[in-house]
Amino acid sequence: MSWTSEAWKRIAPLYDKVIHMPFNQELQSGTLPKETFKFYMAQDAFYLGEFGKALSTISGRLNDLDKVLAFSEFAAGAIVVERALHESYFKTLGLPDEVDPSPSCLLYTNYIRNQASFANIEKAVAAILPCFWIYKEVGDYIYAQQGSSENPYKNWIDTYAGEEFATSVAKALEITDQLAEKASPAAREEMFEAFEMASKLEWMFWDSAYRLEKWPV
Ligand SMILES: Cc1ncc(CO)c(N)n1
Repeated sequence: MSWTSEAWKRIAPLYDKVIHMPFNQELQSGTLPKETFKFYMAQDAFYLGEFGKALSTISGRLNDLDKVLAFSEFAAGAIVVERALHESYFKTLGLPDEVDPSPSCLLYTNYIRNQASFANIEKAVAAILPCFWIYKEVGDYIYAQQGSSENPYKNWIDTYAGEEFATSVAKALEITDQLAEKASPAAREEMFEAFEMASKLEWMFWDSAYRLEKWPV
């Protein structure tokens, strides 16, 4: 079995929880409060900037030039989406230019930047994979389930259920499997651990947005 197939099996129960989170259920029905989406958007803009830096770091650590290029393009893609959010949602929702990351957002972004910089390269790649893969699955799921009425979060849904994002995800999966094939059994196990950790952090990111998470002090 490919590394990615095994990895998905390991997070299948968690993915099921993600799909049923109130945030995603209400995003799908269009009933998610504007205030909650606004909080999420601001945190996600911070997230995307950090995610872009992590992808750039990984790009520079890879050997194979096709993979270097792919990760550079992923990095550029994350920053382009961040800029687009600023130009559209930030203005219409009235968000400040600088965002203070919430505890869960900072935990997640620090985790991926740390893995990108210091973990073995195959583990670093496994750590950023849930960012691609879970979003694609959630995007496709919501897209397939949505009703015919106009959903205010249509843009978001279309981004992650779209063709362009699907191409990036397929590429990221292919690269991960290529690296896993060359890795030792112990290194593959570490990859699973990073993949599972980042998947949990994805759950926490949505949960923290739904709760409008604040710093306790
Ligand atoms: C938290 C989070 N994870 C993944 C994505 C998609 O890359 C995103 N926009 N935000």
